[in-house]
Amino acid sequence: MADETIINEVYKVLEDRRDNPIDSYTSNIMKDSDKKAVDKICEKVGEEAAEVILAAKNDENLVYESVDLIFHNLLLLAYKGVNLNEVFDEFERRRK
Ligand SMILES: N=c1c2ncn([C@@H]3O[C@H](COP(=O)(O)OP(=O)(O)OP(=O)(O)O)[C@@H](O)[C@H]3O)c2ncn1[C@@H]1O[C@H](COP(=O)(O)O)[C@@H](O)[C@H]1O
Repeated sequence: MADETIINEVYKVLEDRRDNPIDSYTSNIMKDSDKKAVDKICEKVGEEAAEVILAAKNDENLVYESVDLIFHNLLLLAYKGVNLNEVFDEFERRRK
């Protein structure tokens, strides 16, 4: 069974796709093309958020759709150069 270390692993791949682009979904979305990368990624975050809402309301595929949303949010953070530890630190800071 996977644990939370998969998030770190995937994030490292996203940083690598950003820094050493190949012909892949994540590298391509992180490149400006006819549309700016930030617009493409933000659009996906919005779409995936809407899909999570529908999944919750319809009791269907909530985990699957949530992973799509989390993944695209991670992609946005990687694209913007955020160190993933900042996210973990922020969770830690809020811990009561
Ligand atoms: N976790 C993911 C991941 N989750 C979703 N996706 C892709 O995100 C894209 C958009 O998702 P959508 O839900 O919109 O899918 P869609 O096919 O457009 O439409 P629907 O059928 O869902 O309606 C799809 O092409 C998915 O394959 C992902 N693509 C990559 N990863 C990870 O990112 C790494 C790098 O990916 P590559 O750049 O492809 O090598 C991989 O090794 C994986 O670990």
